[in-house]
Amino acid sequence: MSDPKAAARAIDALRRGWPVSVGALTVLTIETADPERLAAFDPEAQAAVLLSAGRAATLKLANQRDAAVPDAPVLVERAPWLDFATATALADPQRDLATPFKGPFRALPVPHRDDAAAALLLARVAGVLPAFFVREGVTGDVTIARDDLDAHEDAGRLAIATRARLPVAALEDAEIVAFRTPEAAGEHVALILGRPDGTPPLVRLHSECLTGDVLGSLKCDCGPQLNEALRRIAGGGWGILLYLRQEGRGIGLVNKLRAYALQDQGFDTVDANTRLGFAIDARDFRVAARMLDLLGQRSVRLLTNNPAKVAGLEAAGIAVTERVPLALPANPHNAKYLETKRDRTGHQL
Ligand SMILES: Nc1nc2c(ncn2[C@@H]2O[C@H](COP(=O)(O)OP(=O)(O)OP(=O)(O)O)[C@@H](O)[C@H]2O)c(=O)[nH]1
Ligand SMILES: [Zn+2]
Repeated sequence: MSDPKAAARAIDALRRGWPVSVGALTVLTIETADPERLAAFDPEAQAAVLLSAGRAATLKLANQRDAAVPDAPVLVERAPWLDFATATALADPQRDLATPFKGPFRALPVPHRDDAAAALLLARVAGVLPAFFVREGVTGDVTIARDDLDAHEDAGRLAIATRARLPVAALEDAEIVAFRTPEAAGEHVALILGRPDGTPPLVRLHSECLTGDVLGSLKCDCGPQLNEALRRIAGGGWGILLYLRQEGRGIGLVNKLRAYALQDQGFDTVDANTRLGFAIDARDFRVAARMLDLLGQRSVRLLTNNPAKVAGLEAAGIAVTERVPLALPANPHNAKYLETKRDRTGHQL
């Protein structure tokens, strides 16, 4: 039985820089800690540094990783010179070009690999950099098990919180439906445009993008896609826009902005995520499937260029009867991003 309070407490603790026990490992988040907390956490200065596989590859630790499990987390030995400032440089790729690595770093066998992987997952959910000091045999301020994290992320717990009429610019006859789980902070929203007419609705899964949706960022195509999706759904008679709280393809706003800073250094959207230590796309479209299910729609026409969205819905039991492309003209700031989506993440444009 999972502890419903554990994930919320652990996320809070990570963001505050408090030690958290994840299964048999106790971790101190490098991003939110400081030298004093590190000294209190690890008075003997022996705690190793836990990093993601992507980050380890950037640090040239790739050849020391377990070839059989290339995505497994990596533990870096605590050399005497590996102080808090050096650990911060290990955690944050934005400094890679400015601070040459000291090294050499040595990878250690990762004890409790599943717990290490759960710690990295927890970092993503908390929106912090996935890099930690790690100890065994001590207890953190908060304790979490993998089950608690899975329960926190379980789309099956989503329920309709409320609904109301919401006339919008695209169509006056619209209704908004809000969804939430008891634990997770993000509230997903569905905008139902028009009235069901017995045909599968035209559906758009829109992942939150504060910069594109609200500020008019030219770096991506989110804002124009959002407007065009509403226009197309309204024009077609009826359909649903799901506004999913999956900012930055699931890594959160702060980490997405870090990815943007890496893009300013020349890395593309895929490599930026990897260098930060995240999956290229951390979204889970089961959330969308659950929302459609709760709205009584098990068969949809999907507005997207992204085959992963189609596959994600179908795997979760929603039939996609048609994929409807949603491509918008490029601008000088997002042309490379759109090319990368086509060439590296399989978008069909
Ligand atoms: N991590 C990261 N996220 C980004 C970047 N640019 C945009 N995003 C996020 O990507 C998501 C937008 O993706 P979508 O437009 O929903 O989906 P898509 O995968 O491009 O597929 P389509 O349905 O074809 O548009 C939003 O959550 C944005 O915040 C980036 O460079 N890095
Ligand atoms: Zn965007």
